Amino acid sequence: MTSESAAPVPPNPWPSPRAGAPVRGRVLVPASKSLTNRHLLLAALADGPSTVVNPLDSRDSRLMLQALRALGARVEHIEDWEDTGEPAVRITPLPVAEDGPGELPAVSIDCGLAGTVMRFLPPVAALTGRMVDFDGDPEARIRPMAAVLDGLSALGVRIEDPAAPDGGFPDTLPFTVHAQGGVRGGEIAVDASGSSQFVSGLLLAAPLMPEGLTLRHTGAQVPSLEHVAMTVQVLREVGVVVDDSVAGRWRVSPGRPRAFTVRVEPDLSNAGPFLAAAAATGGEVSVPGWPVESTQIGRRWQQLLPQFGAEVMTTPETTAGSSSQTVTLTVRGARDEQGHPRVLSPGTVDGTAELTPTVAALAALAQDPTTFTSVAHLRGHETDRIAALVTELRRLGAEAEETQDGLRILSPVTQGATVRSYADHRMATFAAVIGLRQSGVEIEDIACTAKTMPTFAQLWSELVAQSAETH
Ligand SMILES: O=C(O)C1=C[C@@H](OP(=O)(O)O)[C@@H](O)[C@H](O)C1
Ligand SMILES: C=C(OP(=O)(O)O)C(=O)O
Repeated sequence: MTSESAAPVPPNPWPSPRAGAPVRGRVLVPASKSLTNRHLLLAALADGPSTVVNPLDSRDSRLMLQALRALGARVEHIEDWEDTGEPAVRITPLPVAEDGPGELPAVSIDCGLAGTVMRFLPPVAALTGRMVDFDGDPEARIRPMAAVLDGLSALGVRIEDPAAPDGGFPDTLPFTVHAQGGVRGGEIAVDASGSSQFVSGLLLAAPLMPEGLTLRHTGAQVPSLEHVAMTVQVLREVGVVVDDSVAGRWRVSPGRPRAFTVRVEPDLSNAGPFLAAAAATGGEVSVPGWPVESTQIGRRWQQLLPQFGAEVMTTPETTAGSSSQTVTLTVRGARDEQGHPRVLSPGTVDGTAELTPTVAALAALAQDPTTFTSVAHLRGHETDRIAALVTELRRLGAEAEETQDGLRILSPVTQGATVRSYADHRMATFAAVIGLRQSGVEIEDIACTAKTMPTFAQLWSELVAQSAETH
């Protein structure tokens, strides 16, 4: 394990700030994890050096960069890109077997707990022709991997379980990937009902397969289809031809991605807890730089938050001489006649994917029950989020139960507690939203938010403190 994967664990739980007044403020949300790691990966496969402006700097993106470097990409950090004041990363592509670099030395990749590293990089590793060992955090060793590994195996890639070198086929980390001459591509069928990342990972590497790739999904519904749409869009943006005209089937034509420069959007999923803070406390929170169009699942906050009683407004952002692609999004929480914050329940929310922990925090502040459906795959996230949410909600005095495809929150939180994070950033931020209203909430291992947002605790404390001062 490398130093970059060793997330520091604080000795004491973090006292989550309680909002003594409606939370008000403006939050500059760091860049999207999902977009950053896709752009970095595509830059490493492009036909020349590429620049990713305003990339996320977090544990998951560092692990991605470290892995691409290990596979032979050159990574340069630029502090102030073209006098914009924004940082950037310039990537010179890695060598792939098709280019004939010969047999390169074996390398190891630390996936940490990052789904985008463990699911997206095995196909890239196969393209390089190297022997590549993959491993990650203890929590990562139970995240499902079979669909990606089966798919690669069907394409002729050798996959080995290092613990069973004589024929054991792994379905979780650790594993070794080796495709001596690279991957020619072709047609495969995989069951991606456990994670959209199984599809995304195979599609992202597909343009470098001489025959391209046709991927057919065989199981029940692919979860968080927005993330597959994001993959298709970033591929098309760099000139890759993708046919997604048939539901559950994707065809990527061969053709190296063009070198590119891209600026990364803010992380709309990570904007969630801050926007939820307004909804939870009857306050008002704005996020500037909100993309008018986005493939991010977090764009759904605009529809989700009104279901919990909040108002969502957008204000155009003007740029000199042209119409802007971004707006400022403002969420205003509801209050009752006495001026107390009021969170409503929509009754049922469906397919909330990675937004679920934040939505659950709001649901746990509402008087009426909320049922979460079509989120069974959350059991394969950073932790089993269904079990974790129910356990922690009960610890906070709420009534909650697991269901076959999600969970049900039957009554609101009533007491403070030290909430366990399970190394899961979204469990930590779930507890922070509840802590705004419920006194005595402490969060174990707030440092796990560094997975996608190292500045979370600081931005959160500042927002709450500033609200108390101004009101
Ligand atoms: O491709 C991506 O960037 C992601 C896909 C989703 O995975 P699942 O389909 O496993 O939920 C999402 O939850 C994860 O946070 C990021
Ligand atoms: C599921 C998530 O992460 P990962 O990319 O590790 O799958 C998440 O961020 O909610």
